[in-house]
Amino acid sequence: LVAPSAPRMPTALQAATKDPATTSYQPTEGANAAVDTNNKGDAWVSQMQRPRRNRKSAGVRSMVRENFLTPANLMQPIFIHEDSDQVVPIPSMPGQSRHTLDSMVEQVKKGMALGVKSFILFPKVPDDLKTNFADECYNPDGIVPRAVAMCKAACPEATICTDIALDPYSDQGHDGIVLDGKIVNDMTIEQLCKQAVCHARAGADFVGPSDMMDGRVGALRMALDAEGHTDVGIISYSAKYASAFYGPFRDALDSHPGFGDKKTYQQDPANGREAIIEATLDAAEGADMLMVKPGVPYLDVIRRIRDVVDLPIAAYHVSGEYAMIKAGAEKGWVDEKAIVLETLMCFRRAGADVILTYYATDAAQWMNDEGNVCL
Ligand SMILES: NCc1[nH]cc(CCC(=O)O)c1CC(=O)O
Repeated sequence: LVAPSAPRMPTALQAATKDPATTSYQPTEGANAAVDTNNKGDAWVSQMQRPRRNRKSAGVRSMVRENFLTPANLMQPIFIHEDSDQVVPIPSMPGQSRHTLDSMVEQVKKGMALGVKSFILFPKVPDDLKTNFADECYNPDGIVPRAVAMCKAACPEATICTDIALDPYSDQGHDGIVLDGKIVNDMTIEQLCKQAVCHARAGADFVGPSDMMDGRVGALRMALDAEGHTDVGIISYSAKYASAFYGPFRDALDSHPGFGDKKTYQQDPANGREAIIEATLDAAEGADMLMVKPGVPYLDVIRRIRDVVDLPIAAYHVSGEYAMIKAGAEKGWVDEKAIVLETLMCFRRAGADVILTYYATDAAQWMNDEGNVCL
C-alpha cells in the first residue's frame, strides 16, 4: 500500500483498500466509494491521480507526446502499366490508378515535394507475358526495371523499392512456380534471385520479397552481393498473412490466384508466434527491415516483433484497408482525413518505423496543409 505522503498518488483502488487508520477516508461499497461526495477535500480526494493534467492544453499534450508521424515515415505504393497511354482508375481503390511510366514519375515528384521520400512499384503485366515460371520478372527490358531507372533519373534522391514475387507475372496468379498443383519453394527462389538482381541493376534501392517462400532472404542477399549490389537493401515481408484485405490490390493488378488460395505460403491469421519465427529467420538471413502485412488488424504482430527484433519495422496498410476508409468516407460516415492520420499514428505507436500506405501523399498533403509536417 502507498503511504499518504508517497510522491505517487494512490489509485482509486489503492485508496479504497487503504488502511482506514491512515486516512479519514472510509471506503463504503466498491466503486461507489470513489464518488462519495461527502469526502470532498479529504485525504483521498486530494491524493487522487489526475492524468488529465497532462492533457490540459495543446502545449502540454505536445510536450508529453510519445510518438510522431512525419511524411518521411510514409512509403507510397504506385501501380504501373503499359496496356495503353492512359492513367486507368482502379474502381475498388478510389483515388488510385494504374499509372503510365510518365505519370508514375509525376507521382514520385509530387510525393518528394511533400516530404514522402520512398516509393514501391507494382506492375500490371499483360496476360501474354504471364507464364508458370514467370520469366518476365527478370526481363531487363520489362516494365519494372525501366520504371526504376526512370524514377532514379528524375529523382535521384527518392528511395525506390520493388516488390519481389512472381504473382504479377504468373499465369497461375501465384507467388511461386506451380508443379502438380503445389507452389514449389526452392525453384521459385531461383527466379526471385534473378528478379532482385534485375531490379538492382536498374537502380532499385530496396527489394521487397513478398512471396513468403522459405529461405528467400538469405538467397537474395547472396545473389545481390555476388554481383556487387551490397548497397541494395532487403525489406522483407516477414509476417505476411493470407488475408482477404488484399482483394482490391489483386483487382488493380489482375493478379487473383488462378486456383486455390495462398494459405500454403502466407500465414494463418490465427497465428502470432509464427510471425516471430519468420521475423527472426529473416533478420538472421540478412533482412534490413521487416514488414508486417496487413496493417491495422495486425498491430499486435508489429508490437510483438518490435519487442524482440531491433531492425526497423515496416507496416503495410493494405488495399482493403484503404478501400474501407474510402467507402466509409464516400458515404459521409467517417471523417477521412482524421481517420487516416489517426490510423497512421497508431502504426507508429504499435512500433512501426515505416508505413506503406496508399494514403502516403494525401496524408503528407494534409500534414502540410496544417503547417505541421510532424504530427
Ligand atoms: N505478392 C504480391 C503482393 N504484394 C503486395 C500485395 C498486397 C498489397 C495490398 O493489398 O495493398 C500482394 C498481394 C498478394 O499477396 O496477393
